[in-house]
Amino acid sequence: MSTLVTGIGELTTNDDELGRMRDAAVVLEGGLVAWVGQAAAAPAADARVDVAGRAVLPGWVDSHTHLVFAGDRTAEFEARMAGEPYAAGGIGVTVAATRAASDDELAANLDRLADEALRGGTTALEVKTGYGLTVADELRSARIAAARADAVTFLGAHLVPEGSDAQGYVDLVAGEMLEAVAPHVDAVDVFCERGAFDEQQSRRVLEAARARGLALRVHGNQLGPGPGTRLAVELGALSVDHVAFLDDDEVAMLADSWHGGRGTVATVLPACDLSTRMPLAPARRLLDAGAVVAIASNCNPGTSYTTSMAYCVATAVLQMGLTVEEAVRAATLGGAAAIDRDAPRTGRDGRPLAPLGRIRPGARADLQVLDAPSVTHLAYRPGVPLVHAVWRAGDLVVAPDRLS
Ligand SMILES: N=CN[C@@H](CCC(=O)O)C(=O)O
Ligand SMILES: [Zn+2]
Repeated sequence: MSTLVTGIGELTTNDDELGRMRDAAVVLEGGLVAWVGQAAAAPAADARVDVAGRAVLPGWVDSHTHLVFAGDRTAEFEARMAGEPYAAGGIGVTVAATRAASDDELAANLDRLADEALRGGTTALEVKTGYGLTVADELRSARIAAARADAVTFLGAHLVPEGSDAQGYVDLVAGEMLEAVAPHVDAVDVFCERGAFDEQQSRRVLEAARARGLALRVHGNQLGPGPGTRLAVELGALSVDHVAFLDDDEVAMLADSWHGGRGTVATVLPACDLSTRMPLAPARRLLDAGAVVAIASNCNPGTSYTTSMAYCVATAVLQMGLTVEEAVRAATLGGAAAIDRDAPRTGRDGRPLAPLGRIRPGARADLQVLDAPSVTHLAYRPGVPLVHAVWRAGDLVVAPDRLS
């Protein structure tokens, strides 16, 4: 069954040759993009959908979320808005609520948020563990995440849980806990920050993960200057996320990491920067230096309780100095690079995975249609829900009645 999506006023492909197109059409077949070109030259298909001049772009690839949790932290947010600083210790509140929840409750909460994200145009999600912090709770978090996420990350090194000593806990994370979760995850992350894990502890966990063949990520330079970015680049991590406090050497290091092959993506989290009243990450400086940047929601109940990638994109344009084109690319293809899905891959189960973040033949058919003539409206009309329709892997998953 093939579907021709036609009448596209503006098509953002993220493909170097196709670029941004006017009066375009796309054919979807077998869950993939089968054809892209001018509407006038479109081939016949089994079904036809006319989007009446609207803008079409790849679905958002949200490469940083913490969706396996229970409870919320409204009181902490209110205190922060009244002037209290954010501190890593707040994670413990969510750990207690998560441990007390059933598997069904955790899965239902994740589904609720993933559905909300999908309605907002997010067609691919990375989900981290990190609110369990025992072998059993991290394992069930990884299993629950794997049922829904496109990429699963083990974040046992999120906080030293109450009652544990730091060195003993790092031994557990790098040993028995990693062993238990490894079959269910794609990557391992550490929160390398004052109040969480220091450089030597972070290195220990990341090296153990690398020895098991898992990809690496780092939460780094979120609350102040620190070793996270340097460590991520040195160990060849897929991404270093937050990066609010970077000096010029660290910016250059991230850019240089892409010379001669795959480097480390700098993932900026604008909603988190605003919610924690931290400086906005220097996305403009990173792009100017030649770094690869991703924009992600960091959806979690502590520092960034939003699934809205459109909000993150608008903030990146309005407050971080990115063009709309740069921000859209960072929230689609940048996210795909951050989860190593910007090219064809093999999944944990050995099956082939189509690339994400582009609209070109062979890519997964993940498209969002905006109720707007161009992507510029994402920043020009911030806060307005502009998603009109969404296809994920070729399935029309968000469809207004008027779409025929
Ligand atoms: N920084 C560490 N982890 C999360 C926050 C988790 C929390 O406060 O619950 C983050 O990415 O912001
Ligand atoms: Zn995070």
